[in-house]
Amino acid sequence: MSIFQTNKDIEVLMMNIKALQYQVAFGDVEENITRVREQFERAELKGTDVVVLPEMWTSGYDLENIQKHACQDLEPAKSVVSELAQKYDVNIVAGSVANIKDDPDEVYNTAFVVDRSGALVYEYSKMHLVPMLNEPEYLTGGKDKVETFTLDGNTCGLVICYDLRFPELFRDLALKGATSIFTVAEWPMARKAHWEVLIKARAIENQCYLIASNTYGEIGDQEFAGRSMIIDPFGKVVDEAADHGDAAVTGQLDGNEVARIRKEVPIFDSRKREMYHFL
Ligand SMILES: O=C(O)CCC(=O)C(=O)O
Repeated sequence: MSIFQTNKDIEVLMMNIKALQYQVAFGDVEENITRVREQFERAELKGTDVVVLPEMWTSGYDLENIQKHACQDLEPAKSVVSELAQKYDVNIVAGSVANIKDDPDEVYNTAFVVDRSGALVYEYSKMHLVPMLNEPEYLTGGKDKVETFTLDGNTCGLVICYDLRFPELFRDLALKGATSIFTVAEWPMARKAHWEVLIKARAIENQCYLIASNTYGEIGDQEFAGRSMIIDPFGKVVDEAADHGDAAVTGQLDGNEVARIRKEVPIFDSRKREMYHFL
């Protein structure tokens, strides 16, 4: 018997999303907090259920000074996001921040989610550190497995940037019932083509919505790719931003659509778990 939930178990719920694309300031936490507040003011959030922020939005990849920039147990980022959630009555997938938990020598790249009441509902520290950005030299990899969380009754997942290259993680979330997976990123322009293909592939192979928020432009010594997007469970682009420029990528996530696609192309029923070496 399939361990995957049957179509009738998928919640038939809708959520209106805005994934924010803007430029993160390099190594300037105060300026980045100001920018987030400005983005919320500009975004016209009436009717929006979930706002999504990019990766490392408090500091960017200023890794040489990352200990100085790091949040402590997510603060001050969590208080700012919590206040915004209550002010605008939205859930916030709050991108990720450099974060110290217990040991000051261990800085994590931690993503988090708050609900409309401002309460923390989930946090995840990036497990796959990016060699191409020297993350393993400066950051500590997250030690916890990914889990699903619920927003307005919808089962969701959350991963960070380089995680996009690890389909196992997405399958894990889909098998745990996620019908929407948020991907928060600072993905470089040098590999933009991979970003576009991988987001679509992860949506198609798991028949779920992929909501991806990226930054853009030159930040430190990297250029980032923009192209934030929302992809539906059939792989269709719901909305996408350009390579450059601020944007609020907007879309409605529809549980009916997930159920319809999973019925039309029933890959979860066709899986042969006993035939795979590693799952
Ligand atoms: O995998 C890549 O090419 C980019 C990953 C990345 O930039 C990140 O995880 O921050």
